[in-house]
Amino acid sequence: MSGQAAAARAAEALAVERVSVSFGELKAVREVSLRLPQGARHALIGPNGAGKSTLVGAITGAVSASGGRVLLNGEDLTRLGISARARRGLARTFQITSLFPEMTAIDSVALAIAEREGLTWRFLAPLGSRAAVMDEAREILEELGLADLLGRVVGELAYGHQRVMEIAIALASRPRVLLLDEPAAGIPAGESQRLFEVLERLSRDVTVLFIEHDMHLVRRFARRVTVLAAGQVLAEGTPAEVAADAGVRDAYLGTRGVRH
Ligand SMILES: Nc1ncnc2c1ncn2[C@@H]1O[C@H](COP(=O)(O)OP(=O)(O)OP(=O)(O)O)[C@@H](O)[C@H]1O
Repeated sequence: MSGQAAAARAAEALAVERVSVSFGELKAVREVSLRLPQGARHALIGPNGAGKSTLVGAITGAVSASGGRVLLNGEDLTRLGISARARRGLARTFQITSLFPEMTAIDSVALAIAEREGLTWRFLAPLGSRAAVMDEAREILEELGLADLLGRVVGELAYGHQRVMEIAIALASRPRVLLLDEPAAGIPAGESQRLFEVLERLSRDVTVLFIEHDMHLVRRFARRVTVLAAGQVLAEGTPAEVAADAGVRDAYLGTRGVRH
């Protein structure tokens, strides 16, 4: 590779190169490629069963790919497991909430920071690191608009706030790339808009790839979109380009449709 090509590749936060995933006979993902420059807000859309969650799993290492490569800032992660990829800067949230319901909002984020730093929660106070960890947890929650809820128990928060908490916990690992699987699923329309505004405000040091079905949110918050259908890339472009694409419209016919 030339020096120039290597530099261009390193500038890309995330590159997925011809990744495939099979479950037995089923080819769930077929030679999919994606390129996300630093700071991208990139949406992954497609009908049910298109392979979106499987592709995100292949990026994080939760699902093993049968072919292709995943690169983070030019570094090939393909042979690494989930934790090693997470340590390199990949974080994801799930469709189904994965919070500890009895913990307060601030303790939940502080615990994630402590994990990142390799600190054992029990020993934080004697080591004198607790104040720094709590300050950082407070900053993350404030940035996400949860300043009023720091001391509230997570299980009692509104569902929309719980979804934002998942993002707070993912951010506590200081990810370079944040992967969000339907972050607004189950949230009333007004609140989902707010959640995406929170994502919009995040530092451009964080590159975001999100799965989303609602085209209104995609149009508003994604700069580029990749459309998957039957495991393959059907289209890639700006939200307006993919919404106007005849193949994309066909793929959605008879399913839940491209919502506007
Ligand atoms: N662990 C698994 N074992 C076998 N088949 C699977 C597994 N996970 C997913 N699949 C299949 O792979 C295909 C792609 O599924 P995937 O969940 O990635 O689609 P999706 O685009 O995320 O769909 P949705 O929008 O409904 O979440 C589907 O046919 C699904 O049934």
